Amino acid sequence: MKFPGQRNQKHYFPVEARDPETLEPQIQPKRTHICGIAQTLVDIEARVDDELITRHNLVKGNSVLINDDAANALYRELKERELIVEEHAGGTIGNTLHNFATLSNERAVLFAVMERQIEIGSYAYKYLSNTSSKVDVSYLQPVDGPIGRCFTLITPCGERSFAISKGAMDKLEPSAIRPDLVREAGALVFASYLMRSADGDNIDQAALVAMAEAKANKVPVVLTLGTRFLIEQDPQFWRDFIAEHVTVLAMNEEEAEALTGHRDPIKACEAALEWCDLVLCTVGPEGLYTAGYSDRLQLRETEYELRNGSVPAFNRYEFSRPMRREDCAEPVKIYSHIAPYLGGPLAILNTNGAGDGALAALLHDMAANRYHKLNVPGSSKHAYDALCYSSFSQICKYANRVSYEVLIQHSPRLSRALPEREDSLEEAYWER
Ligand SMILES: Nc1ncnc2c1ncn2[C@@H]1O[C@H](COP(=O)(O)OP(=O)(O)OP(=O)(O)O)[C@@H](O)[C@H]1O
Ligand SMILES: Nc1nc2c(ncn2[C@@H]2O[C@H](CO)[C@@H](O)[C@H]2O)c(=O)[nH]1
Repeated sequence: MKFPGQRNQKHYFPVEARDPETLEPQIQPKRTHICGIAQTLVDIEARVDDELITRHNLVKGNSVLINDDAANALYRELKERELIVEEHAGGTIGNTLHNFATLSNERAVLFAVMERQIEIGSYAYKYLSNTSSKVDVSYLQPVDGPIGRCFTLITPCGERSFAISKGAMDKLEPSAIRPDLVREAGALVFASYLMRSADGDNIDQAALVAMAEAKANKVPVVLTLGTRFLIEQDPQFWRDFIAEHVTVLAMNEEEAEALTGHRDPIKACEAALEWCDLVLCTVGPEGLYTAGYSDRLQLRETEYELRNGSVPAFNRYEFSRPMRREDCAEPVKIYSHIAPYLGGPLAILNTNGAGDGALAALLHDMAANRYHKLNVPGSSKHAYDALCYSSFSQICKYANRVSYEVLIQHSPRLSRALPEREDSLEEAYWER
């Protein structure tokens, strides 16, 4: 529950003297939302040894599609040996939309399938009851088969490997996409996993329809690269795909290397910026990077120490706000990095979904920009077209902080927003 809190002392008189930057409290603010295209998956999390991974023909660190027989054999063994730790709603985009909604308290429209008849206690039931009420499930497409299961197998080294029993998760049809909602969205988000759907499954076609609608209406298209193995199979396909459709790209350092050939994250971000406008690259225990463009006229110098990497003084302009390259008269590439929040948690329960958490924070910042623009169009903030509300540096801090929160819990889905006291994240840093 939110408490009434303190009230503003200061009022403006005459009314023309009022601050144009403040939101009108009397007027119902215009809302904004984001849309996502998801494969409906429940995560079945189990602690296993390497031998089990090999014996079931899985690949460590990868997300592998398995058939029904293999899924039944795996499930039976996990059950019999009592290796299952938790079962919770999952799926990269399902997690991201849930976390976005939890952080922002704004609407996230989920385009996905759902079982037509749901039994209490079933996986479909678990999925819906683990999903934030701010995730709009009104447009789910009913299907006759079960939703997908994602066996999330954690080996002693902390690595997680996925085995996907897809069920009907890829049966989304293009007709389930609501163009009116995509057109008005602050972002459209989807994962590279969609593109491995089999013949006869149309979720990839549904995504293409939604992307075309987004592009035609200048809605940012956000792609997260699911696993490096998928990208490695055909990096050129993904480079072309990103160049054609994608505004914002989220990936970890392994996916970045598979896509660009660069192991160094700054080099990989630099290469990816030839195909898209903004990059979020997470690097596990080394923190994360944001990289993108700003117009030379809008550059803001950092107040932090300059840092050298493969690009000298790479963070010089990290206080600038990300822009689309096409919106810059003179685009300048900008990079920012942050080490894990407080050095990372003392005990990591599970790294599963830490990257999804970081992306949710970035989406929150993008949606906040749209919300502010809709409600305070005259603000100096919107004298130029930016993709985000905050600077590269601030987005790094926020994304990192959200990842930390995911690391200290089992589920990849946040159970609450960040603490109110951290409205200024800076304070939390210094207070420790
Ligand atoms: N071992 C760790 N110690 C400290 N922080 C970590 C660690 N692992 C991850 N993080 C934090 O979580 C963020 C995201 O992690 P990571 O790069 O592992 O994401 P990912 O591989 O995309 O994960 P997933 O695919 O499961 O969502 C990092 O940028 C960092 O802030
Ligand atoms: N959509 C989707 N999510 C996956 C796949 N494999 C693993 N994940 C999800 O990745 C999440 C962690 O990033 C987990 O919650 C898994 O459910 C896949 O093939 N498709």
